[in-house]
Amino acid sequence: VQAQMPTVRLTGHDASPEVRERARAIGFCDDVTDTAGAAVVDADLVIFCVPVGAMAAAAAEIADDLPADAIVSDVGSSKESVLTALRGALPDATIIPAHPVAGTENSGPDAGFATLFQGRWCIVTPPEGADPTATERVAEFWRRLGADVETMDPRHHDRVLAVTSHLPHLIAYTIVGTASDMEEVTQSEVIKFSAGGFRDFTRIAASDPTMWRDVFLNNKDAVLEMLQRFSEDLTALQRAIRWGDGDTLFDLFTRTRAIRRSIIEQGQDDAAPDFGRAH
Ligand SMILES: NC(=O)C1=CN([C@@H]2O[C@H](COP(=O)(O)OP(=O)(O)OC[C@H]3O[C@@H](n4cnc5c(N)ncnc54)[C@H](O)[C@@H]3O)[C@@H](O)[C@H]2O)C=CC1
Ligand SMILES: O=C(O)C(=O)Cc1ccc(O)cc1
Repeated sequence: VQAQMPTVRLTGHDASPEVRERARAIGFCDDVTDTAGAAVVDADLVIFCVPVGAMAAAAAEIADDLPADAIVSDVGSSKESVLTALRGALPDATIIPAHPVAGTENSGPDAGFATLFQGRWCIVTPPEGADPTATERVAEFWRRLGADVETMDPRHHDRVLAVTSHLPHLIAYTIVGTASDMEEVTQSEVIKFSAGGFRDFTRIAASDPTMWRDVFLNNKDAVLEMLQRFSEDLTALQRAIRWGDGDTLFDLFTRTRAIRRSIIEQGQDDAAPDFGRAH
């Protein structure tokens, strides 16, 4: 924010004293306050950047200090439950949730960098009947950070992200867990020979446990639906392998290779696989 919007005064608060101390040390914000309430006094825009399961508690903490004309937003990875949580804690506030689809497996104040949102999507999910001016102000905030903004209904957002981001993380957590639980393959063999596909999965599976626990608990219905479809497709592949049906395998792998190539053509690729990218 400081790099792209130098006139904006940025005040931060975090529940953890260690995080506040680190944020102060690296100049993460102009000010870091010791209480949540002090951070929102005189604010035009309040953005909650906590795990989605902590949104309700974080919002309740600022309820008494939130200026009446402030816009409330967030960056949570799921949107329907976050909207409900924010509305419950701040019933009179103007709430415009958003999700910058950009990040890494790292967290904490040191994981941020000025170009993080450049050329990435930010999905703004205004509730039905939301004030269009407030929606536009949130959209403009993200555009100034370099993001491309798309507006989406919160429910649709949760279905799209369930398949493009949440399910891939679940698969990564599973495969890394499966490999580490095997009796006949040692831990050191897994590490030593992880040059194959496994290594890419370990990056995703190193993502923050609290954040991802909350995503799965809060986007339960969409994730379970996508997981059901995924297991059916996996069963079809299992069958193709068992029956030596090479055509099925070859056809799928040809189709998926074309998807990867079209992602690269849209200029949104880097060396590391990134399941969270929207385009
Ligand atoms: N990491 C990523 O790549 C992305 C994360 N998100 C979303 O952004 C949100 C934040 O994620 P990160 O910044 O990666 O996590 P983070 O772990 O770096 O920061 C979350 C912070 O919230 C604090 N916190 C927890 N409960 C709190 C409370 N009640 N009041 C005040 N502070 C509280 C924690 O102490 C922690 O420092 C999550 O909702 C996540 O789903 C969205 C896009 C990308
Ligand atoms: O590290 C990765 O590959 C990601 O997928 C980052 C990410 C995590 C969560 C989001 O809601 C959006 C992006």
